[in-house]
Amino acid sequence: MTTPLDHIRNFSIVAHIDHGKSTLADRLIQLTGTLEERDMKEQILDSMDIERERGITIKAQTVRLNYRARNGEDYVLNLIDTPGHVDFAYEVSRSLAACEGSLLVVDASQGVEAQTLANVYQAIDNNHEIVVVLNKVDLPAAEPERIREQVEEVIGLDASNAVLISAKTGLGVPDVLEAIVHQLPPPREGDINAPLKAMLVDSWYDAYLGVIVLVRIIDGVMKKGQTIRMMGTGAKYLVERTGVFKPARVNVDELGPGEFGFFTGSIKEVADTRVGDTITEDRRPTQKALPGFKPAQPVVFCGLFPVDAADFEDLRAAVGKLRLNDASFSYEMETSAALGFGYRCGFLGLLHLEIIQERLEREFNLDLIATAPSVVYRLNLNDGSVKELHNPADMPDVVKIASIEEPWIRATILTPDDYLGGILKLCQDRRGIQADLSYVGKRAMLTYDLPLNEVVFDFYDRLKSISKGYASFDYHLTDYREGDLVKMSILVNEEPVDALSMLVHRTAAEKRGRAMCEKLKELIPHHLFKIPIQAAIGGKVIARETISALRKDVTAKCYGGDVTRKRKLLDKQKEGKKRMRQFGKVDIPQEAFIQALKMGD
Ligand SMILES: Nc1nc2c(ncn2[C@@H]2O[C@H](COP(=O)(O)OP(=O)(O)OP(=O)(O)O)[C@@H](O)[C@H]2O)c(=O)[nH]1
Repeated sequence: MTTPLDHIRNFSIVAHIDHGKSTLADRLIQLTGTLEERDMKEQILDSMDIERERGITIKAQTVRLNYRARNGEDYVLNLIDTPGHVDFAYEVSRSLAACEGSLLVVDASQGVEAQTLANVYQAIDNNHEIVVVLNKVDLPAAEPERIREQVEEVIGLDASNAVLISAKTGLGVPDVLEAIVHQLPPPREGDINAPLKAMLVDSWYDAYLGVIVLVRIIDGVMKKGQTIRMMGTGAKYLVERTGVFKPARVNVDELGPGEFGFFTGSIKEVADTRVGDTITEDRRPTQKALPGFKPAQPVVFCGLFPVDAADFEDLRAAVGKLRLNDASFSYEMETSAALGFGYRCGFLGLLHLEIIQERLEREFNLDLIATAPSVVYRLNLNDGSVKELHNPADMPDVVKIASIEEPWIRATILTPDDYLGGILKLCQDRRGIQADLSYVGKRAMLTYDLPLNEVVFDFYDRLKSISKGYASFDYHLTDYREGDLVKMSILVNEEPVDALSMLVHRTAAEKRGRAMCEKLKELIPHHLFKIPIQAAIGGKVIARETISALRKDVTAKCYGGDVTRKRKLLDKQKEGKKRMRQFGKVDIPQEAFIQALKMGD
């Protein structure tokens, strides 16, 4: 039995980070009895370990809540969770596109903040109805009336029906459920008798079921035994199972118009499923496909190599498995003089890179080295040809190069006025060109053109720290522009480490080189001999540091007899060594490769 359209509500929760989105989601799940009390653990939706530890949501999730409203009617509420970081802005927009309404959660002690704006504008762009929820009213510092006015003034939303709650204590949360039913619209269209038309919202790989595809049904029904067709790719599959998330997977006989759910079939790879694609029934196809989304483009590339060359096969299997789950991650094989066989991988941003690296290490038990992240450069060669450079190590001889172009972005930054000076300086230091400065209430809205190369490393982290987390940041790629770029090599103990080479702007080379050498000095442990660390352009050394010789004798404090203790310590030291990679005679810890690039200005 499918649910009638007017008894379905599909919504997401949008909020500034830490305003209580996950806590509210947990309460809604609990209140609707979707989970037994004993199965509740905090922040159910942040299911991956890394998400839990980092407290961020990466992959969009969905939960079906069954709710009997005060009017006695039974409703199906689908909560579509959205990720919160700028690297995943793309996932936010596609999750929002699949539902009709949003809960805007604002911390009643903090008020509207930058990401509140960025996220709510995305919801408004998707024609969402919005319920304003003022959270944390239990806090002594909460000022719900003032914040209600602020929401009206700054965002321009009617907040007269705002729901005042404490997601922590549960106060007011039942009113949120009523507001969802009465203030958010049901799905706008949906004809159960029409040919199947469904939107592919997301897909991931499950060890037991293979690829699981999350769909939003527009028209018709989807059920076991149907042959469906992906209209974008033309691929056909037999539906083997349909179901919903509560949040655990539960099979259902069929999915009807307006509903969210999943299906599984004989789909081998996530790459076979294109997010935004229209799914229809092969036997009776719909005439018109949905508008669809443009695929997410990797913007940052880096090499991933096993610390132990013998683990390459394991890495090959692991990247293949991860890709099953994350189509925005791309890879191809690479060989490096220093690091042997590995993969050149493409990511949506630096956080995405770190997450993939961490998952490979944790879930697949691999020790990896990540090389310097790089954007895609365009080289105009003297022979008239154009070469795309994903890896600074592949840079041809400079005499062959006529010019180098790099990708530029247009960035929009919203910040309270207090931090404007610091942010202008940051943008200026990163070779930014100011395009506009205007005001949204008391907030400055800055538009800057910046080279992507200057943004991928740590721009977002810096922006957050300068603005104490208040600034929001969004960007899109605009064009390629010529730049005075040079390849900087890093030499450790007189030997170039190709994995640390990078392209930098000539004017920034010396500063970067110095910072890299200083950072590497901190990160590389002392050895029995002196180790020079140098940064060079062409043959010219532009910065140098030296690590003095020393041996840390860990057994020195075990006087005499206790052999077991001594062995334990030596084993521990060996364990520490495992995560190092030998370059010539020098051990370089794997964090050095990524940490060296994150430098304060
Ligand atoms: N006092 C109080 N604290 C709350 C309330 N709701 C959430 N919190 C706390 O605020 C912090 C952030 O809550 P989360 O639910 O993790 O916030 P979030 O918006 O999901 O954060 P991200 O997932 O990181 O974007 C946690 O420490 C919560 O315990 C509330 O109503 N009152």
